[in-house]
Amino acid sequence: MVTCVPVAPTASSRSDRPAAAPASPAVRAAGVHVDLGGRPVLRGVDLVALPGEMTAIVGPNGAGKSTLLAVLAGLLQPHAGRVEHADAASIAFVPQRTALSDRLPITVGELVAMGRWQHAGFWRPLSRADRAIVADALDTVGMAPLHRRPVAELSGGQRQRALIAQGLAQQARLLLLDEPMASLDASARDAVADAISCATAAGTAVVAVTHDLDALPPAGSIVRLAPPEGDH
Ligand SMILES: Nc1ncnc2c1ncn2[C@@H]1O[C@H](COP(=O)(O)OP(=O)(O)OP(=O)(O)O)[C@@H](O)[C@H]1O
Repeated sequence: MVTCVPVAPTASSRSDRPAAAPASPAVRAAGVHVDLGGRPVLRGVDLVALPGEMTAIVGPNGAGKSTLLAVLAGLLQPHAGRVEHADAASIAFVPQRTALSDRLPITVGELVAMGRWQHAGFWRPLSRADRAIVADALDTVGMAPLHRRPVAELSGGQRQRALIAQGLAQQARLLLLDEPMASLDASARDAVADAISCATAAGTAVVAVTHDLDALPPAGSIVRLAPPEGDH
């Protein structure tokens, strides 16, 4: 049984729109260039992520997928090109699980609750509504039974699911996922695929980096990045 997290503050306003009104992109990137370590990584990349759709970013190792996600998150400024957000304050960025420190002295529930900080205020007690959103997010990825477990004691797949739950709990208009299916077993993959479907159904624009398009719900659009120079 899938519990859909009620994501996206845009959901109700979307239904009020005239049917013909085109959805404006949650993020639009045009002609993005990024150099790292003196080498060109992204060369003229375009991407449009619409509310209610999943956009997939694919390409071989080193093609610049995570770099593009960091640009869309506003964590990295492109050297050329434009990135425009509908709401730069409503972006949830879910990195790969390896970004989670082993020394973080918090539980899974606390990690996911951090996803509500922007709404509740740093270190303030969460409201009942915020706690319900956190519980829903934990439930959606099947991590509710582990909510008291220290993050440092999680397996790789459990870490990935906890980070995804934190991203869902933010209820952002734009949800950025870096290889969300990495390290997940079949049932966890199904749960995460359902969570992505729930998010898009609620009007969220999801952008996911992946090596495995088949494991994800159908993408509304696919951005294919070329192999890095010298790897052709
Ligand atoms: N901080 C950095 N300094 C220099 N080069 C970097 C830096 N970060 C990434 N790169 C290089 O940029 C290129 C793109 O890296 P990126 O992590 O975006 O690729 P990716 O497509 O996500 O790869 P993978 O599929 O292996 O995760 C790689 O060649 C990488 O070595």
